[in-house]
Amino acid sequence: MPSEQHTNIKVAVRVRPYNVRELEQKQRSIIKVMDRSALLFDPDEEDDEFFFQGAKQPYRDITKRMNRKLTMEFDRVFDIDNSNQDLFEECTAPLVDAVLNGYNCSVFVYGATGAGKTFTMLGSEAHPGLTYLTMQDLFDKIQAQNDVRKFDVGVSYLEVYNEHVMNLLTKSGPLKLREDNNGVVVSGLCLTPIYSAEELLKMLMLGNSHRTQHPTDANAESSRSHAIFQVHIRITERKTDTKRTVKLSMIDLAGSERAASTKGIGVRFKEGASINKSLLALGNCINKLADGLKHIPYRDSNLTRILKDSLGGNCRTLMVANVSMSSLTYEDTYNTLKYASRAKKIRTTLKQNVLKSKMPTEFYVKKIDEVVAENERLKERNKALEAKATQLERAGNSGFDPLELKPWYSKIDAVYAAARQLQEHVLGMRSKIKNINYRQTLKKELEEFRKLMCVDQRVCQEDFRRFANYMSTLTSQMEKYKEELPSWLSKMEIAYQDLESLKREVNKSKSYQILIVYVKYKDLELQLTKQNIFNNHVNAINQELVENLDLMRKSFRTACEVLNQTYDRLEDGQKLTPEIEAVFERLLRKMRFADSEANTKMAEMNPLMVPVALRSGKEEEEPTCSLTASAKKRQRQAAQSDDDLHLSMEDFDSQDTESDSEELHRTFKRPRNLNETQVLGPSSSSSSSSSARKALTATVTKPRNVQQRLVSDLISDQNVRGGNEKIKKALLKSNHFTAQGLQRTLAAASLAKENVKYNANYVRKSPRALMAKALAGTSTLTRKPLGSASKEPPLVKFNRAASFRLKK
Ligand SMILES: Nc1ncnc2c1ncn2[C@@H]1O[C@H](COP(=O)(O)OP(=O)(O)OP(=O)(O)O)[C@@H](O)[C@H]1O
Repeated sequence: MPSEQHTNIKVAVRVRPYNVRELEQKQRSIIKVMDRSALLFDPDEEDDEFFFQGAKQPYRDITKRMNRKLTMEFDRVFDIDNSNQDLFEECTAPLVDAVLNGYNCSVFVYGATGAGKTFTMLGSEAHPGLTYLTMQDLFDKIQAQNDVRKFDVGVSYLEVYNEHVMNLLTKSGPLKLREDNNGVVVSGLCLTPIYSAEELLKMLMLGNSHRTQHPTDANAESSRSHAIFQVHIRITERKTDTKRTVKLSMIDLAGSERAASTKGIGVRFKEGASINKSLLALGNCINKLADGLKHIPYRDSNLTRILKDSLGGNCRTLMVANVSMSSLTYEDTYNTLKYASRAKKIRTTLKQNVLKSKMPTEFYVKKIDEVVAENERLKERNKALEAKATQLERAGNSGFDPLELKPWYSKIDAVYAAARQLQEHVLGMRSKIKNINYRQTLKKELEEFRKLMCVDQRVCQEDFRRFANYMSTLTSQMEKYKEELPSWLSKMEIAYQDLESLKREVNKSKSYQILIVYVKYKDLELQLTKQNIFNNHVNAINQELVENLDLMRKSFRTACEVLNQTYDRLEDGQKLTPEIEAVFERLLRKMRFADSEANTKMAEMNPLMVPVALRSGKEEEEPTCSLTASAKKRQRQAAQSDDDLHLSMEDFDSQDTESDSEELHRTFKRPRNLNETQVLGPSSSSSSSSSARKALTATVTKPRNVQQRLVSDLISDQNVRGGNEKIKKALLKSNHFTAQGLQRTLAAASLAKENVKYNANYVRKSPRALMAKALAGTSTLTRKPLGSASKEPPLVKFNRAASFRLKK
């Protein structure tokens, strides 16, 4: 279905120069062309100085001059110096293209007699008019398209004179008008085929010679009829054999002058009246069309019937309003411009003429399918281009398209989230296994210490039974975790492989520069999660240690009380020998050392670290000679077992599968030790956390040594020889000593004491005072009375050194 377009009639005004008569009458100019589309009708005289033969004319016709000063706008205004060629190029050349594209076109010239209508439409040999120029262009274009299209051109040249329609080419008529589906048709009109513009020129001359002309006052060769030249073109597409017919009409109207200006009488008056009647009908039609009315009285005259298509039908129409600039035609010019202004408002409906063809329907079905497919393809392409344009617009400053990056971010997030979840689970399980293991070790230590202190066998057995139950519960818990761990490890392995392949994909992507930064950020996030789990683990171990040491401290306090009482009793019973005193002295010296060491460490260490009141002295001070070989072995084994509990990050995440750890390091390209991964935290934390861990490690591994030293310090050969069989038995029962080892230890302790005695700088202090200080956990010489029933006894200042020396 051909699409419809609505368009206004194009109106151009052409101003002709003065003719001789007007010059002789020294008429002034009533038109001033302002620019290409505007003119001023009846301007002020000052604006419109009139010169004749170089002299300004003072003439003033006050009767005709009303100084309307009307500015009027048209599609185009041609001034006196514009030629027919100018009009053709700007006004009718585009119509030729429209005709060849299947649109009907129409050009008509309107104006008073002598205004230049015939000059514009037909012209002369020297100045060919629009008809000739247009037809010449048409034939040129037909020639150019001859390969793809075939054109059959036929023309008719009619005149409407006194309401009679005559064929100017055959001088026959009058012809009748009738209307059918194609519009108004002139009955009996035969088209004359032509093949060139020159042929047409001859034909026009022939037709003009048949045209009714009579001289008038206004024009010596005044055309007294309306001349209608029509070109019918049948266009045949050579490829598809489709045909369509179009029509180009060029109408030279008779003068629209008033009877007064032509001064006609008799036949001429009747002729003039007839012209006026048809032009009046034309005027009516133009008015009603301009007002947008539905009923247009085309039938009022033959002229309007013939122009029906050009005015209100399927036609692209151009109206050229010819006017003289002379004030002699003041009223006619005014009327012409008024009509032209009205005509400008008329809208016509344009429809491409339908193709007619003998081609089979299948051909068109195929064609339509092709066109529809092409249309779809173009739509898709358009969509893609639009999307690309939006994308480029969005990319703007950053150079990366957020829409393209979004799916990447989601993918990276998902893969890292899965890896993090598995990592948390696996490391959490390892932490629990280590915690249980550590708790068991501590409980065993405590149990051994408790056994040493135990006097009532029945209570001892009951305690041991509870201890054994507890230990077996812990063992089964740990076994359960150990069983589950391998399957979780393999899952984590897969998650890390996914991470690796994701990184390869990222490297190949267009936006890898920005994505790599995001992946690195995610790596750090993963490391941070690991560090957090490790921190939690260390805290849990620390908690375990603090609880255990609290128990130890209580036990130690009780042991000290017993020793204190023993010392008192020995002293009271005059059984205090220098050897026994040496043992106490030695014990207290160690406490003193531990006290100062602990204070220093406490100052350095993290507040979370356990108090080191019970920490041993330097290794050299160990009474190694007091231990038997087997005791040393046991101690070594114990130390070995403690080492398993060392809390380094590497052990933390690599204990179970070394290869797994290697793989993780390679995958993440991360430092093997998380202490080195400090990107997100302050750089100093690395060393501090390292030292804190070392301190903690030491703290965790030393309690057994403390106990051993404590036990050995309680011993002296005097104690043993002096009949303190109960202590000796207890020590042997502790499994830390063999009988022979105990003897050696005693000998070594005795020797050490002797050495101390001969130290010139040595200031003796009461062992009880030092012990009291150790128990109170302060550096001043204050003590809580030992053996007191009260838990928090009042502090008493006590100079045990002085008292000791007095006693001695
Ligand atoms: N633009 C122009 N430049 C020069 N001469 C012109 C121009 N227009 C018209 N003329 C001359 O004016 C005279 C009258 O012109 P023309 O015959 O075209 O008028 P007309 O409007 O057709 O009159 P009628 O309606 O009586 O036929 C002619 O001699 C013509 O050569």
